Amino acid sequence: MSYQFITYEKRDRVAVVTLNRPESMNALHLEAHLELQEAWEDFRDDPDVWVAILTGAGDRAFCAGNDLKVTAERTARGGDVQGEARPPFGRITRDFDCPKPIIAAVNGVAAGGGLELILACDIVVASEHARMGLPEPKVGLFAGAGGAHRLARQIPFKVAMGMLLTGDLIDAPEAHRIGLINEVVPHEELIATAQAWADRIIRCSPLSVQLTKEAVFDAQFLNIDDAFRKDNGRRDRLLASHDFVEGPRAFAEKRQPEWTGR
Ligand SMILES: CCCCCCCCCCCCC/C=C/C(=O)SCCNC(=O)CCNC(=O)[C@H](O)C(C)(C)COP(=O)(O)OP(=O)(O)OC[C@H]1O[C@@H](n2cnc3c(N)ncnc32)[C@H](O)[C@@H]1OP(=O)(O)O
Repeated sequence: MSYQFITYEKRDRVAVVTLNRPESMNALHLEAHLELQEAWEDFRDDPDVWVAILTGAGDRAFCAGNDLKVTAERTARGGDVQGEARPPFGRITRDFDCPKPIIAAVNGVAAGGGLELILACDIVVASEHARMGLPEPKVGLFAGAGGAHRLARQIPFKVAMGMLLTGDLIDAPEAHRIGLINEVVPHEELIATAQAWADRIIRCSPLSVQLTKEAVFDAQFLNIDDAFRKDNGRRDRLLASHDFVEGPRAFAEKRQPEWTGR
């Protein structure tokens, strides 16, 4: 599949998705978002790819969120912005809830939908000059693509409310201090660091990794009985898998496991 507003490369079990509108701070208009959704469905459904890295083209921006200039143009022309907005808002929140791990490599400013993409990722590495925030209130919107319901689950409540109600951005060291990101690195080391995280994850059983992510999400969003009930099903699936036989056998034979993900 060829894309115009993103790039999508797969190498050695890792998919690298790059938002590719650097001239617009990698802002997302509807077309870019739909390409991103298409790449995400391919990543989710490809059994040969186990981890994704999401980043932005250029050195200035990871993603500046919704493309406000396109929205203004379309609104001025009487375009159906409401209709256009509905699916992407939901998409950003839901599409990234796929069982495979996603690493965000934050190469610059992440604002609005840009930070909402990061909040939907599992591990975040940021360049030392990255900044991030949810400036929606400053442009007459609210963080409806995951920001309002994810941020306060990932950082202290009062710190989250301070960001959500002011729309202020924070820098990478502050984001790391409050636990919003895993690592801050020199800009030139960003992709290599994200790749190192991916390499560590693909040394594990992909089935175990995916079921772990599902279990964590269920524990966050389901009541405890339903979460435990689903864990029992996951445990049965693992115990019946090839990987459950291969893992202990490789350990006993002092060799690297050969995972199949089944
Ligand atoms: C909501 C309606 C949806 C409509 C249709 C469907 C869309 C599908 C996408 C799915 C979206 C999911 C929901 C997400 C919603 C949001 O993200 S709302 C919030 C939108 N983003 C913002 O409010 C951020 C606005 N930008 C800024 O605050 C700052 O620019 C910055 C990002 C903090 C960077 O500041 P700075 O480094 O000082 O650079 P600037 O000089 O401000 O900007 C450089 C140039 O880039 C342009 N630009 C920046 N942000 C955007 C943007 N979001 N859209 C378009 N263009 C942007 C800016 O205008 C500058 O351009 P030039 O003046 O031509 O140099």
